[in-house]
This record gives sequence, structure tokens and C-alpha cells, in this order.
Amino acid sequence: MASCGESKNGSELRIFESTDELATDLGEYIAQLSENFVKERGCFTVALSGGSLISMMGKLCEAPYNKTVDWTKWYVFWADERAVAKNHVDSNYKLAKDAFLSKVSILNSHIFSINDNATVEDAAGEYEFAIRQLVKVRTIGVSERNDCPSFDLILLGMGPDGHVASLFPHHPALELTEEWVTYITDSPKPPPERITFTLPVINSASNVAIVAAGEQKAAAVNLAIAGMNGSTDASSLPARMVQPTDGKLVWFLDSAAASALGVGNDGSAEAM
Ligand SMILES: O=C(O)[C@H](O)[C@@H](O)[C@H](O)[C@H](O)COP(=O)(O)O
Repeated sequence: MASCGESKNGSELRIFESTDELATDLGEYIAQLSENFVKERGCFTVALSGGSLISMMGKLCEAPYNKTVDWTKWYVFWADERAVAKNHVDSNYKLAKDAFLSKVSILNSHIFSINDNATVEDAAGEYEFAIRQLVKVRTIGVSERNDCPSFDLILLGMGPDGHVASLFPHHPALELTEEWVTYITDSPKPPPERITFTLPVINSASNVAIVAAGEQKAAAVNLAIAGMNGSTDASSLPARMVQPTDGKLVWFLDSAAASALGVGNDGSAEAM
């Protein structure tokens, strides 16, 4: 690891020389959480996003993790999905299926993909209903503060505009407090129709990881971690609104994405 540190708001920063090193550590981090939660709760609930994150999870399909991780205890969800057919090139399900899910032995009945045969509104409602059933039986944990689902791990990418999941800057979806899942029809990143976890769900997770690589993410990473000036509206940068209430946030960055942050000689991140 090139360096690690802690931000002012308590999130952990892991910064790597290359995306390969990042992927190695990300694999180990996920495998370790899986082991801990399987021991503690008998299962591991993890929500995926789309984008480059999925290819960076590739190490999990290789030795030793392909054999050592207890895949049958995994329950897989999506923090966001694009409203397209499951075999469409834009589908986050297809992305994860091709690069990850088809290569490890997760049970099909534990994969909670979003219905691609319904309207985006109905699919969001059905997805939230499915999550509610799993919260009732405590397959998914529950936050004691607000009765929200508490996923063991939510994995997020971040766009150059600071969006996470399908929560985009200044979008009204950022203000939702009651819904667990919502839909949007005006995503600035195509395709326009998407389903997404809301901030209360993301912030109720036990662990959230934000994975960002590449120079085009550097400005948003800096604003999200090192801060914006007082007059800036938080909703201009959704990644900054990711602040798990009782859980832990870890940033996985390559050196290009971290290039606008000041990192001290001792490895601590100065600008935070
Ligand atoms: O479905 C999506 O579009 C995503 O879930 C989205 O939030 C993604 O994770 C970021 O846009 C980062 O994507 P990259 O890592 O590919 O830049």
C-alpha cells in the first residue's frame, strides 16, 4: 500500500501505487469481512454497484479466495441498477454475473437482482419489498437507530461528478429519508432510468467501501475527503454524503485518484 490514513470525519483511506495493488487489497478486505460476518451472523450480505469496481473485485475469483471464502453464505444485492434487460451490455447484473458471480459458488437463490420485466417504478417497489422480507427474518441486519436495513458491506464506485450508486449531484433522490430504494428517470449518466439505494440505507451499512481509480476522479475525491468550503451545498457531491452512522467507511484509491490529496511522509493524509 502506498499509504494509509484517516480523514477528519473518521473514514479510512487506503491509497495504492496501481489498480492491481488496489484490487489485491480490496479482495483481502472483502474476504476478511465475509469471514467475520459468517462467523458472527452465519451469513454475509453485500451490495454491489456497477462500473470499474466489478473488475477490481476479480481477485476474489482466484486462489485462495475462490476456495477459502464461504460463498454459500453470501447474499448479493445491488446498490444500484440500470433499468435495462439483464442481458443488455449496460446491465450491472450482467457485468457482475460475467466477471464475478459466474466464477464463484454463490447460490442462485441468494442473488437478489432487480426485475427487468417491470417498469422502473414497480421494479424499485418489488426490490424494496424483497429486502423488507429479508430484514424481517434478519438475513439482512437492521439498524437500531432507524429500522433501515444494515447491509454487512456496500461497495460503491464514484463518478468524476462525485455520484455514488445512482445518486447524482443535486438530485431530489438525495433528500429521501423514508424510502430504502428509489428510482430515477433522468440520470445524467446513461442510461437514464435507474434504481438505487437511498442515503439512509447506504449510511446504515456496517461497512461501506468507495473504490475510485484514475485521474478523472481526483478532484471529486479531494472534495469528498478533504472537504468543500462552507458555502458549498453538500448535495453537489453525493460521495460526501456517505457517512455511515455506526458503520465504517473505507476509501480505496489509486495514486492518480488520490493525487489532489496531501499525504504526509508518515503516511497520514494531511489534507484531511
Ligand atoms: O451503474 C453505475 O453507473 C454505477 O453504479 C455508478 O455509481 C458507478 O459505480 C460509478 O459511475 C463509477 O463508475 P466507474 O468506476 O466505471 O467510473
